[in-house]
Amino acid sequence: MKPIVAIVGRPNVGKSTLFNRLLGHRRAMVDDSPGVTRDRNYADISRFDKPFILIDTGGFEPVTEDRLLQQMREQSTMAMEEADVILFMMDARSGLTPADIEVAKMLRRVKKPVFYLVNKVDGDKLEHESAEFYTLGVDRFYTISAEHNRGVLDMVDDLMDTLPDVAEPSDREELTKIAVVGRPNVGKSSLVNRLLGYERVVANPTAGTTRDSVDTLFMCNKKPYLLIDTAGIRRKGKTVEKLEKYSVVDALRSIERADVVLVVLNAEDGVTEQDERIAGYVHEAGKACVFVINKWDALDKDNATFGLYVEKVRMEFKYLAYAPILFVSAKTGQRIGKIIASVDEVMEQYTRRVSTSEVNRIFTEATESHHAPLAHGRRVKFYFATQVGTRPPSFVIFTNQPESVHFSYERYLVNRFREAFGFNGTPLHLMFRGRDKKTLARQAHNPA
Ligand SMILES: Nc1nc2c(ncn2[C@@H]2O[C@H](COP(=O)(O)OP(=O)(O)OP(=O)(O)O)[C@@H](O)[C@H]2O)c(=O)[nH]1
Ligand SMILES: Nc1nc2c(ncn2[C@@H]2O[C@H](COP(=O)(O)OP(=O)(O)OP(=O)(O)O)[C@@H](O)[C@H]2O)c(=O)[nH]1
Repeated sequence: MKPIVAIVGRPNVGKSTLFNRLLGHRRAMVDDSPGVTRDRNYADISRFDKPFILIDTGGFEPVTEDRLLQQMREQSTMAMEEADVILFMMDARSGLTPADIEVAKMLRRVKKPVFYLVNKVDGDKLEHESAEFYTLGVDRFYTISAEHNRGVLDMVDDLMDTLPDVAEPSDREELTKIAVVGRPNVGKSSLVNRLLGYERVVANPTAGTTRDSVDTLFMCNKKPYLLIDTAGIRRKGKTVEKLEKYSVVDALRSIERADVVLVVLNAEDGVTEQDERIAGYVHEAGKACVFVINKWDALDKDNATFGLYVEKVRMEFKYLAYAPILFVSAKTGQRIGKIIASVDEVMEQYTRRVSTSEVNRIFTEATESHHAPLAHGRRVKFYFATQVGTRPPSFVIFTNQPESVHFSYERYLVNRFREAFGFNGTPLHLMFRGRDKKTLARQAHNPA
């Protein structure tokens, strides 16, 4: 998950100016898409050491003092809930106001880091005059000029130290954890032995810490892979003998620990309820998946069989339409070599990141060419989409009605993402989030 940084402050203190300053150019690209109103700007900032999502919570009209306070409370509450770090901005030219003091009091209670910025300190003279802000008695205090880029980079340095580390660069270097699951007798042990027979086993299975967790580390093309929980799988010709029956619970436990799951089916059999249960769990658990149809040698096939079998798998496992299907034989070794290639491919998609501008281009096209159905008699409006994580790729979508996005529309969006980006072998996770209450309250007053 990329961390979220929110800018909070009274109107006119310079929030948009700082937003653009951090963005590195004027206005967020999200503003350029036509037909979409936004009360908050979001941008994906990746020009500093750590990437983060920046939210400008500004944009409310100047109003009465009472209303201002209320809006600022709402704005801050939103930031306190959504953001990982809050930049609270004040204005040296207008001095410390009661609204500032009020918000500072609120923010002091939050357990998240808050940076207190006094803006419009364009020169040394104002620097001295900003002394009154010290009465807030806060730790992270900065005098800056967003417009003249004074003090901003020092503040960013500290922000970088404060932001949590994102695992982004190491995503692909780590070892790929593979689970092999399937009903008894489909040939899991034979497959694993074939697989390991081809590759260099680094660590032989030895009893793990728990009763039945035994993993095997092996190398292939200089890359490490961990074959999870090979205890339930008999190592033929080795000394491992008496092992308990490989149960569905064992399968679920291995799936939980894996990145990529090989769902093994027996080409000779139909698909059973147990196959569906296991495969369904792979999907639910958000793991990458490859179907391995074993014992292909045992089929007496003409040309049609392959296509028919694909059709059957697609029909029985509709929700796993993204998973590649391999036809192999552990007995003859046929196409066993394709397994690791396929694991690599889906792992790459499982850990893949798409830039926010790319996501939004496709997202805007998708939501404009096919509107979501009305919910509670109101249009479901979408504002912005961004990828916030991998394993599996996860997206946050900001909308006016996060609770009311129908699953069929969610499926539609997922399909459009797949058409555009591929994401072969991996599930996608969409999360819908609302805007701040202030906007919702305003919409209630003037329904559009
Ligand atoms: N002198 C000076 N003026 C600044 C500075 N930063 C912003 N301003 C000015 O302050 C005014 C308000 O700036 P904005 O960035 O629009 O303020 P905002 O907080 O986003 O305002 P809202 O959108 O109403 O919430 C503009 O006229 C800016 O040019 C600064 O560092 N020094
Ligand atoms: N014809 C054919 N038989 C196979 C193939 N793979 C495995 N078998 C046979 O299928 C039977 C079951 O294979 P295993 O590898 O023990 O299956 P498993 O899924 O590990 O079974 P459990 O340990 O009971 O869960 C054995 O008799 C194997 O010889 C294959 O590709 N083709």
